[in-house]
Amino acid sequence: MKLRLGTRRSLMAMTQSGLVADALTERTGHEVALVGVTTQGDVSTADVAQMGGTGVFVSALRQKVLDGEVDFAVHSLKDLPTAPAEGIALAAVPPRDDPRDALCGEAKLADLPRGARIGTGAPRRMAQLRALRHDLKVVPIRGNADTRLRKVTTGECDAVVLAYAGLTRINRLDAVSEIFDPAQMLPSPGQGALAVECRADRTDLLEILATLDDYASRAAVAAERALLAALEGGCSAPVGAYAAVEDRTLLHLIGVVTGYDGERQVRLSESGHPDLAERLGRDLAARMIAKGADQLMGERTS
Ligand SMILES: NCc1[nH]cc(CCC(=O)O)c1CC(=O)O
Repeated sequence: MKLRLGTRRSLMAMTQSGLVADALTERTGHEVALVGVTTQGDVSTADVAQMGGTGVFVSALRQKVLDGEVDFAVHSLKDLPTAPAEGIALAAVPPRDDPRDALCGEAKLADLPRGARIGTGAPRRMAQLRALRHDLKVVPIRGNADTRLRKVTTGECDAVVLAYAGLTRINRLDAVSEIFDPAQMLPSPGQGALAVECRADRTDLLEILATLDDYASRAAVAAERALLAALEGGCSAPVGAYAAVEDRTLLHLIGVVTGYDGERQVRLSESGHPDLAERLGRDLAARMIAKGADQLMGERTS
């Protein structure tokens, strides 16, 4: 059976979807055809938060899945709203790529001049950059990775922050001047991971797509996103989270909420069995809220 894979048309999306297609063909023998879908997030120049959050990169693809125009879709998992989607199943989370954030510019953060202009569209990155260096001028930017990298070459920014995983997929690691340690900058929940979705009633497809699933990756992102959901954070929330799984038996989760000025942070961690990933995320969120994390959530984000 030839399967139709719905994907955004960006270079990063087409590349990551192509890798998923190749893995599926290798494991199951099914041929896969990529079907490019333009989403609201791809055509609008408005700020993502103004458009209603990262669902703008996802909704059109999900509609094609529900309408049967494509058999399944591949998304960057961090772009999925935390709320479940009616009729859609998360059929697989393939092995996660490096979730860290990367600085792309002429020098490492510590070597950039005082008042250096750093481009990012993510409040999570803005707030953590300010926590690292209060003198930085954070410049709101958006668009795909190439558009953002061009801000440095044109001199509009001294550096920009992008996900290492995205840069890897578009073969632009040459632009990286520093990879942030999670202790400096905690990634977006689900960053570096992919989401393979299909109709929840397609049991035939669920079985085929399950061959792509990676237990540790699925557990890690489940914990991170349960934390985000419990903090009631949308895509533009200044929430960072990172979970790692040891020997399929122990999941370590770290969460951070940073005030937009970088002055205040609530950063806590929790460990437990990966089977209890979502509960770990919720429990950590409750502890962070008890330390005042929710007070930092509603602040101006740029
Ligand atoms: N909508 C932006 C977006 N969605 C996923 C990634 C990175 C790749 C990933 O997390 O899989 C990016 C770009 C970025 O944050 O640099």
